Amino acid sequence: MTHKIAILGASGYTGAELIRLIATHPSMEIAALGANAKAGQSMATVYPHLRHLDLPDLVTADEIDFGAVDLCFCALPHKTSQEVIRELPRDLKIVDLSADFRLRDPAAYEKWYGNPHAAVEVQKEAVYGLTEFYRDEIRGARLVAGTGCNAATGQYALRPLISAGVIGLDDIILDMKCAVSGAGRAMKENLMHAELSEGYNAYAVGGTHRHLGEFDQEFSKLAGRPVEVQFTPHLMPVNRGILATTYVSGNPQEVYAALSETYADEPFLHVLPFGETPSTHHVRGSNFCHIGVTGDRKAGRAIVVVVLDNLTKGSSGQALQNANLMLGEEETAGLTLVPCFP
Ligand SMILES: NC(=O)C1=CN([C@@H]2O[C@H](COP(=O)(O)OP(=O)(O)OC[C@H]3O[C@@H](n4cnc5c(N)ncnc54)[C@H](OP(=O)(O)O)[C@@H]3O)[C@@H](O)[C@H]2O)C=CC1
Ligand SMILES: CC(=O)N[C@@H](CCC(=O)OP(=O)(O)O)C(=O)O
Repeated sequence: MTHKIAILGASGYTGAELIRLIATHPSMEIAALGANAKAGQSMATVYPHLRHLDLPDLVTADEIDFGAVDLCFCALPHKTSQEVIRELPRDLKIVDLSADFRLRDPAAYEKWYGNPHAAVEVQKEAVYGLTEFYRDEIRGARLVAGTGCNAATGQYALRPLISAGVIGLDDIILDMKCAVSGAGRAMKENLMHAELSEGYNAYAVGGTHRHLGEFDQEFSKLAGRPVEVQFTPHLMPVNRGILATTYVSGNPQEVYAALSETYADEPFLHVLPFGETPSTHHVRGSNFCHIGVTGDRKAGRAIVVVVLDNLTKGSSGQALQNANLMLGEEETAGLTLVPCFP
């Protein structure tokens, strides 16, 4: 059976990445591509690297017949996404890539995003989209909320350690380096080549990044008590990739055992031999996530380094993995691309 797919926000980076992945999917066909300012244009005009694919032109959402669609990916800016999804048919399967449906508590959403949620009833249906930890709920979900790309990276390092009780919960440090494509395609001054290249800066310093809402929600739920990690993201002058260096108190061998046991059967999560550290080069353009564990010269401290591609495992690859589950397909379909190296 071939599933008809719509992508809203197809002219953005994650939208284009979804098209790249779906192009090799054995049972998905792109029925409609939505955009805003670029509606009316062809995908070949907006993204010449997709020129060889036979794709519909970009249209506005109100031109799409959602009755003829089996699943819709929403790759829209947060806030816009909730306003759009609110108006879509209530029986349409949706994978949302934005931040709008990740936080279960409307007050937490307002705290981190600065505005009241405009679709609280729809939010109640949403399942958090970190595939490896919510598989069963995702299979039966109508609406799945894709995670933040930084939020996914940090959780792959820490969830097994919190669950296994092998680390201290009050001194976790998450130091994250994020590629510029994480900010999307819209032009911003600090993302211009002259201001970005050859430089490196921290942002959202002092515990202000909105992905802390996701960390708080998920880690506190796992631990059964409030957990607040220290998290600082840094903007890397590279196109794709996230690297998180996580500092925890605990026995490094126990940390290693918890991670390697939890992920032993996961198709996309690979724990490296103890002491090896991963590189963003080794996962680029793929749905893989590599995890390295080492001890520190300070006794009782461990370091966990995680890499993934923000546009693949951090957003569109995760979204496709979840869509496969929702549609009853093989979870890995369309996702077995080998990383692009060097
Ligand atoms: N980039 C990343 O690594 C990650 C992104 N995300 C999230 O995924 C979502 C998409 O991100 P990304 O692809 O990077 O963003 P982009 O800025 O690259 O793309 C945004 C898309 O949304 C469309 N759009 C903007 N405003 C409207 C509107 N008012 N109505 C309809 N469509 C609109 C744009 O259309 P047009 O160009 O035609 O105006 C474009 O297609 C965001 O919520 C982002 O936070 C999540 C994880 C990682
Ligand atoms: C480099 C950069 O700006 N990265 C983005 C993360 C992208 C992401 O995951 O965004 P959403 O949570 O909005 O979906 C950031 O840190 O805000």
